[in-house]
Formats: sequence, structure tokens, C-alpha cells
Amino acid sequence: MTEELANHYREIIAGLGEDPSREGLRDTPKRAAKAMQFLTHGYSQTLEELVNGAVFASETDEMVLVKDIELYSMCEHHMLPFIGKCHIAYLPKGKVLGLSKFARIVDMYARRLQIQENLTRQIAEAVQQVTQASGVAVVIEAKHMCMMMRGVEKQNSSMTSSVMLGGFRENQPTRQEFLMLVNGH
Ligand SMILES: Nc1nc2c(ncn2[C@@H]2O[C@H](COP(=O)(O)OP(=O)(O)OP(=O)(O)O)[C@@H](O)[C@H]2O)c(=O)[nH]1
Ligand SMILES: [Zn+2]
Repeated sequence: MTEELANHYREIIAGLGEDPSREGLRDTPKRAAKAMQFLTHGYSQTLEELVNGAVFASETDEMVLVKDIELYSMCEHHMLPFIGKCHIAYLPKGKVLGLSKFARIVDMYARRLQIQENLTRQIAEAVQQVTQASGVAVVIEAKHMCMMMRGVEKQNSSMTSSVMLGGFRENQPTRQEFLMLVNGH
């Protein structure tokens, strides 16, 4: 598979008018293939193996917030990176999820070809599925290279997307508390 991808990269390099056999580019098709496979490795993961049973019984029903999870993804329109932060909150109902698993869930969906809105929803639904929480909220703030390096070339704009499920959707004070904690004031 890597070899096949590398052959395509060799053609892309030639298509760009470069010489794929020059010294500096000789190993580039293979490197690029491996890099792209890494950047999309979320396709080969499943929620179940990633969570690995790390769901623990707990009496708490207070909001839990995991903030500022780094996010690296690739936009499905241009295959260019979008980079930002993800915040996840949930209202536990009898069980809590291992802390690292939030970041692993983010990565599993981010390491695919994505648009930000779908990524946000997929993370929220995965947390809901795994925790059976009474509410889940996800906010992603990201900058898109396809808007910065090309296209409209806007360097300072960022996009914020959110998905609120259950208690965060139905209960305004809960939603407000979440947004206040995320915004830090
Ligand atoms: N909603 C949304 N749009 C995105 C995301 N990533 C990239 N896009 C947009 O997808 C759109 C694709 O538009 P097209 O007109 O088909 O492509 P294009 O000619 O390359 O567009 P420009 O970027 O405006 O030059 C652009 O407006 C991108 O900014 C994302 O995560 N969410
Ligand atoms: Zn794009």
C-alpha cells in the first residue's frame, strides 16, 4: 500500500514539473506516502479498541470538562491541514471515561479527511456512545491552511464549531456554564 501510494506521489512530483529522480527528491514519494498514511491513520481505528474498557463506575453527575486538546486534521476538500483545539464536556450518568481517551477519540476522527463540522459531531456522538452521559458538548476552534496558504489567503480568521447533546442542548444554564469554562471568564 505504501509502495502504491509512493508511486502516485512520484507522478504528482513529475506532474508538478519536478524531477523525482534528483537526489533531494529520491526518497520523497515514500516519505510523503508514509506521512499521509500517518495523517489519516484514524481510518484503521475503532472506538471499541481505542477505549479499551477504560470506562469506570462513578457517582458524579457534575460536568467534566477536558479543555485545549490539540487537534490536527486534514480538510477533505483540499487535503490541507486544519489545526486547532478541541474542548469536550459531559454530564456523567453512572460512569466516567478515562481521561486520555478523550484525546484519543479526537485523534481517531481528526486523523481522517474531514470537514470541521462533521468532525465536531463525530467526536460528540462517540463520547455519548461510550459514556451514555446525560449530555455532551464539543467545541472546536481551528485554522484552515486552505484558507491561509491559498484561496482567500486570510491569516487571522478561525472557525468555531460546536455540537451540544442532551443536557447541554436542553438546559440553558448548563450550556452557559460550559461556554464560560471554555472561554475562561
Ligand atoms: N464548512 C467548512 N468548509 C470548509 C472546511 N474546510 C474547507 N472548507 C471550505 O470548502 C470550500 C470549498 O469550496 P470550493 O469553491 O469548492 O473550492 P475552492 O475553489 O478551492 O474554494 P476557495 O477556498 O474559496 O478558493 C471552501 O470555501 C473552503 O474554505 C471545513 O472544515 N468546513
Ligand atoms: Zn480546504
